[in-house]
Amino acid sequence: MRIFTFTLFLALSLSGGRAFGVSIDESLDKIEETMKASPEEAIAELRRFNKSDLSKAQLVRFDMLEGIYRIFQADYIVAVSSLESALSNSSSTPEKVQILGYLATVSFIQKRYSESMAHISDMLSLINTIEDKDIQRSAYIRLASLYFQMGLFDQVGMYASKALNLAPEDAVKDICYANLYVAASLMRREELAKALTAFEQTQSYCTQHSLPLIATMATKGAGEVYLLESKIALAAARLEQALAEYGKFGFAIEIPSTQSLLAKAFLASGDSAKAGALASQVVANSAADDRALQDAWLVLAEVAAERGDYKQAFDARQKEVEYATRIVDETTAREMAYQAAKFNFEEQRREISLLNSERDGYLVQKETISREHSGALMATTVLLGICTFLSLILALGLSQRNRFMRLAQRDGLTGTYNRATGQEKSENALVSCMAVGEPASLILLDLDFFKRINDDFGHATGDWALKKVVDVLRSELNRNVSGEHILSRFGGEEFMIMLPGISGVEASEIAQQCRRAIHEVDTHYSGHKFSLSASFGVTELTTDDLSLDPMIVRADRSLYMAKHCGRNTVVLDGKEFSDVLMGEPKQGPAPKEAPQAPENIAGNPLAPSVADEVAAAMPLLGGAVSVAAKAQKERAGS
Ligand SMILES: Nc1nc2c(ncn2[C@@H]2O[C@H](COP(=O)(O)OP(=O)(O)OP(=O)(O)O)[C@@H](O)[C@H]2O)c(=O)[nH]1
Repeated sequence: MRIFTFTLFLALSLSGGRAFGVSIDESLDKIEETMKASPEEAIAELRRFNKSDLSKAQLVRFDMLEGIYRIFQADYIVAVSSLESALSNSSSTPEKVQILGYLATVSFIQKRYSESMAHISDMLSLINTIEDKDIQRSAYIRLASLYFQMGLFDQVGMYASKALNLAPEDAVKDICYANLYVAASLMRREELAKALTAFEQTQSYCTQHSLPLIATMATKGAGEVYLLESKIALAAARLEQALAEYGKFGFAIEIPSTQSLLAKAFLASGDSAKAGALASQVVANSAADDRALQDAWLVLAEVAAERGDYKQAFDARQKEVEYATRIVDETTAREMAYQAAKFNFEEQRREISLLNSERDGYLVQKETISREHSGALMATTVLLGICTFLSLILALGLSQRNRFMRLAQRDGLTGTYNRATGQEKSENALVSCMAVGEPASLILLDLDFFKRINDDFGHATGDWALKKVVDVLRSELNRNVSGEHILSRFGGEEFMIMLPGISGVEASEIAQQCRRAIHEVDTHYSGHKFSLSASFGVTELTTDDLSLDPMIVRADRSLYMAKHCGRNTVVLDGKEFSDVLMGEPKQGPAPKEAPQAPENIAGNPLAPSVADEVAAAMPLLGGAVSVAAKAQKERAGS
């Protein structure tokens, strides 16, 4: 039980050959197999290779096999150099774990426990990075084996259990090894009842699965437990059985330790002869380890004392103390190495946790900054959103306001300015003209006999006519007026046009164009055929005018005159425009379908009653005409 771990370790390490399907790799696989049974044969095969023919990976395997062979040869210096070369060239984690295991074993054999622990620590850190569960399991078993050598039994149990947890049902060999280590660790921790059960179960399981050597180790373990429990007969039976099995296998390495235990059992049972004989075999065996030798010398001292050979008893006792001291020293050294490694490990862990906490702190800080950034970003986004929203609302409000303003300023039916707006805008324009001494004219026009259109064809037709008239007016104004013009609906079927910068005559010409265009409207698009015409009263700005009102009064009077001149007429400041200035014959009579204007109204000259009215207004109108004429003359001259 004391040495078997080393043997087991090598057996384990050499198990699981790799098949690469390439001839050199296949040969290396074969050499690995041969190394288990015949190291000399294996190394002879290995040396046939020319190292320069090998790939880097094959060189690693070559060095590993060389290292293993050197371990068998106890040539540890060469073994270490070959293994270290393999380790530095290997790029495979499982392979590195395997190499570190060999190095740990060599260091252990050389009693360089700190070095051994350092290799074990490296192994440990690599094992966790292996993803393949099978390889990880094998690595745990190797680790359990190494810890067993180091006498660190808690770790043995822990890693063996880890291996068992990873073992599928068919991993029989690994299960056997792992169970054996679990049982051995229980025994070393003096949990004897559990240890015995574990050894018995391992023995039975391994026998059942045709692994007799491991089953024999379990038998030996059970014998040792019985010995510790002072169940001498049972102990002797198991140990004798194990010894016989080892002999059968030629498993020499385990024989001295089994013999020493059996010798103790015989001694306890009173069979000093057998005990002495076995103990003598042990002390003569160079392969015996310290513990086997200590036990053997103890037995020999007891046997010698029983015989009364006190000199030999004393010498044997001295030997026993020597090995016991050596074991204690080694145990202490291993324990110290372990504690040092553990301290280093703890230090590393502390450093790692420090680094981790620093990293966590950094991450928290980073997260805080990123949160701040995203917070700022969110705030900016929200702010921008609010601004956009407010802008939209504002734009919407402005457009609504403009729309409402437009609606408030406009006539709903025709879209022209309404009376108030028309007057206001005209007033403003007039003030500007007065300020710079420019002329300005005002036209009032009223559709003729509009009531009859409504009455005869309905209000919809009347509306159509109103809209059509506005279209015509707009088109004529755009065509004939280059500057500003202000068209507004003055009343029901009455419209006002302010023409800044335009003289009365020019305005009357424009009015004539409008009058003609209105009269030419093809009304059948309304669904009815009727005649459309309008009467126009035009006035020009005079130097006496201080506002729009007197112009409206004058234009209205001219309009009134136009109506009484037979309608479809333009009157400029009390004079029918076509007659007075252009000599143009008056256009068209009253609408065809509309009732004809009464004779006295539609006819020309003016009917007496109307003439009276006009005459009454003449003092006012005459002034206006003279101003307009004067202005016209001035402009013509300039
Ligand atoms: N369809 C329609 N008719 C309107 C609107 N506003 C006013 N009117 C009508 O216009 C007509 C005006 O009639 P009057 O003032 O008698 O004048 P008229 O019939 O045009 O006769 P003269 O002006 O003397 O040529 C009335 O019948 C009003 O009802 C409107 O928006 N739509």
